[in-house]
Amino acid sequence: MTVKIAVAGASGYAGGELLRLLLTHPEVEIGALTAASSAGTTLGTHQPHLVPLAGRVLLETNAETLAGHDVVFLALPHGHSAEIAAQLGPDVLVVDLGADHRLADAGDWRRWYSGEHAGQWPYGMPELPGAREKLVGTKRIAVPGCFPTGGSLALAPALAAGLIEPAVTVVSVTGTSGAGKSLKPNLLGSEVMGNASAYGVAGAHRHTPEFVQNLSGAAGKPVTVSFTPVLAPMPRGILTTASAQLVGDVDEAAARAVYEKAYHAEPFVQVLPEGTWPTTAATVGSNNVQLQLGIDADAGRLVVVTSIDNLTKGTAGGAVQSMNLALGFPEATGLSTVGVAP
Ligand SMILES: NC(=O)C1=CN([C@@H]2O[C@H](COP(=O)(O)OP(=O)(O)OC[C@H]3O[C@@H](n4cnc5c(N)ncnc54)[C@H](OP(=O)(O)O)[C@@H]3O)[C@@H](O)[C@H]2O)C=CC1
Ligand SMILES: CC(=O)N[C@@H](CCC(=O)OP(=O)(O)O)C(=O)O
Repeated sequence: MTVKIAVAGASGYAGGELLRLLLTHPEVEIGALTAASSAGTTLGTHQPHLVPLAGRVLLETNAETLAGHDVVFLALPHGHSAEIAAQLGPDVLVVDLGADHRLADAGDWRRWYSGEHAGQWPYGMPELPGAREKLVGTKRIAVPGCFPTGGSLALAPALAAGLIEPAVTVVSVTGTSGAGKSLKPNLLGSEVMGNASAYGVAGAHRHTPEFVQNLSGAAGKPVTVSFTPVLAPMPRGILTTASAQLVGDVDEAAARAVYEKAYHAEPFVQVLPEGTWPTTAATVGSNNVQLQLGIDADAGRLVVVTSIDNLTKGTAGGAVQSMNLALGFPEATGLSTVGVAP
């Protein structure tokens, strides 16, 4: 069965990565490509690496241009998905790469974003406990934020197994493409090159409630999360270091057994061999999450490091993986575990 798909936000980073993956997906026919200020220009102007689609003209983003497709991906800025999704009809699979439908709590939405809460959709992180079942057959998918992808998968197994206290610290070093294409003062070349800078510090980043939702769900009780992102001079990748106080005596073998049990059947999560630590370079271009853990015995803490490509597993790859589940395709269709190195 071939499905016809449309991508709204095709001129952006997330839309471009989505199209890179969909071009090799055997069950997909690529239909309408839409944008905002870029409408009327060709895709090749914005995404010169997507050669087979270079001559396609970008349409305006509205219900008419997105009509007549089996699947519509919305890679739009926050707050723009709900109105369009409501006009697409219940039989269309709508995959939202923005934040609009990630959070369950309307108060959290109002606090961290703004405007009306559009309601929660099944969450596109199949590796979280209970998430995969909700994606099978669904017509609406909320794709996770990039930081909550690497950070939640780092700690969910330990919380679910009761290995650590429900108070965790997460620090993520990120590449610049996470911020999208639009120009921002902290993303000017001379600010980014040769520099690393923390932002959204001390509980100020809007991914905090998404972390709390995911990890509290895994733990079965409230979890507090202190999250700090750090911008680094690289285009892609997120390296996350997550840690928490151990509950009682836990040795490394016991902790490793918990993670291996949680992830041994997951196609895109690799618990690395002992002594090998994740790097961003090793996951660029793949849909992988590479993970390593250690016990800091003196501090009594579990430390977990993960690496993802923010644009692949952190956005577009996660979206395709969830689409596959929703439509009944093998979960890994169109996705690669092979990265690009060096
Ligand atoms: N970059 C990343 O690593 C991640 C991104 N995401 C999410 O994906 C979504 C897209 O992000 P990203 O690709 O990085 O952003 P970009 O800024 O790179 O692209 C934004 C896209 O949306 C279009 N657009 C802008 N405003 C409107 C509007 N009012 N109506 C319709 N289309 C509009 C733009 O079109 P035009 O070119 O014409 O302006 C462009 O195609 C966001 O919600 C983001 O949070 C999620 C996880 C990770
Ligand atoms: C470097 C950088 O700015 N990163 C972005 C990550 C956003 C993202 O990827 O996720 P959303 O879909 O939730 O926006 C940020 O910190 O806001």
